[in-house]
Amino acid sequence: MAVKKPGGLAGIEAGSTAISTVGKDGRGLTYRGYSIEDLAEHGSFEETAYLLIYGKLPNIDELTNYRKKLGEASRLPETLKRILELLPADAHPMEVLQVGCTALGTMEPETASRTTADLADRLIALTGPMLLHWYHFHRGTIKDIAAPPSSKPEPAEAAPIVLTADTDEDVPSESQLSAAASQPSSASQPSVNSKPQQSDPQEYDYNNYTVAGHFLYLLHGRHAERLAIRVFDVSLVLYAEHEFNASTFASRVTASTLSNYHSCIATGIGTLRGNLHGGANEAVMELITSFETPEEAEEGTRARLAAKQLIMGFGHRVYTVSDPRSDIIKKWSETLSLWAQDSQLYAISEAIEGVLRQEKGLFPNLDFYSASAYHFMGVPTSMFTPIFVISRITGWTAHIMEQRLNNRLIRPSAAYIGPDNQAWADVHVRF
Ligand SMILES: CC(=O)SCCNC(=O)CCNC(=O)[C@H](O)C(C)(C)COP(=O)(O)OP(=O)(O)OC[C@H]1O[C@@H](n2cnc3c(N)ncnc32)[C@H](O)[C@@H]1OP(=O)(O)O
Ligand SMILES: O=C([O-])CC(=O)C(=O)O
Repeated sequence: MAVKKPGGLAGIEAGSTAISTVGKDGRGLTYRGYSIEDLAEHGSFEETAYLLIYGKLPNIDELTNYRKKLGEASRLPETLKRILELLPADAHPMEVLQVGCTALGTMEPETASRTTADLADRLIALTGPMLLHWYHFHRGTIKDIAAPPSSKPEPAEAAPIVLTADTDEDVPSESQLSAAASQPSSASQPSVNSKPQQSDPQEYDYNNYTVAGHFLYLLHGRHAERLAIRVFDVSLVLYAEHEFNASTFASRVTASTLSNYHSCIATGIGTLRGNLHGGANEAVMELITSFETPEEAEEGTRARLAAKQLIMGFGHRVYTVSDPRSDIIKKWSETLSLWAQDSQLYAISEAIEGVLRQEKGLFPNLDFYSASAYHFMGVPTSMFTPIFVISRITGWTAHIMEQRLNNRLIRPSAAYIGPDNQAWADVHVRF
């Protein structure tokens, strides 16, 4: 087992929270007392978001109304579209989200009549549309996908498993998956960074709105397969909240100065972007696609470790035994790899995991298998960390609210290690 170094506030209790527990017994995770396993298996992202923001699981009426509220909130204001269109095509997607979030704050600021929960719901619903509007605008693909089509759309091309965006059906069985895996591939199969088709979009069915289904619909210009929606939804549940991680802590620091809601979230986005935190899921994708075979991956990983390089998607500040979210997303990544008829990527990922366990006693964190899962759904790599944002807005919001309820400015002390007793020198005589 790797030894933890001092510094970085490691092991310091920097406050208290009633929102989640991380790493009890080295491995567990709960949101408001509910295990991550239950939430990911039985719940949905909307239920998780409601739990975090409103403090309880919604009943059926509350959930229906909540989905309706999010669906209605998911239409981009025209001014925001114009602002996003002005951003460069090669801007970093996380900066696009920071700008979008801050711009929204100027148009719909926090007021007494707009609660923090309202602002959060609006942002959860709009983050995907903001990103995808900017993305499609610059690629010249699917001009304004959220607008109703002018004529009746053609039915979508058949997928290996034809699934609808209905929310009540079960995901495909293992036998369906094996059958699908033996079929020849079709044009609608997931392929990373494939150019979205220039097509007359289907009208989105807002009666069945889910954050996951809406994102994939806006990305691909058609309703996604049920399996993809399910796994995307699970990933949002897993990414939603994680106690005093760096981006949440940064948001709480901003909240503690009595700053406004959108500034707290923009702080979180900026902090999440780095490769040691949320940015790791994109770095993982670069790593696993740099290898052609599992054998090459094993050899290459050993070489990187020998060169003292970090392997992205491994290790964790708090978990010491395992990251429970990784076990969940790993299973889904394996299922998706069958569905996408992947012959190498999942095996390459497992080969890397084997080396890290053997050589360093390190386990994968949530970011490692999330990368291949998103890839199999046809999500471009540059959107992996922005998707993390959509989900983590819920956790950030819960913490901003908690901080505000019992606020004291967060301002620690530092041990001074610089020089003392410096003699003043005039500007003209300084070296
Ligand atoms: C959703 C999330 O944000 S999860 C985190 C995503 N980030 C990553 O996956 C980036 C890769 N991982 C890391 O850099 C680290 O494990 C972190 C940042 C997650 C945690 O950092 P820390 O708690 O400071 O771990 P720390 O640096 O003390 O690690 C202890 C030892 O394990 C090694 N180690 C930790 N993670 C890794 C890794 N991913 N690859 C190789 N070695 C590693 C360290 O180099 C260190 O060894 P050393 O003492 O010989 O220098
Ligand atoms: O807790 C952390 O340090 C990082 C993490 O896993 C998360 O934010 O989900």
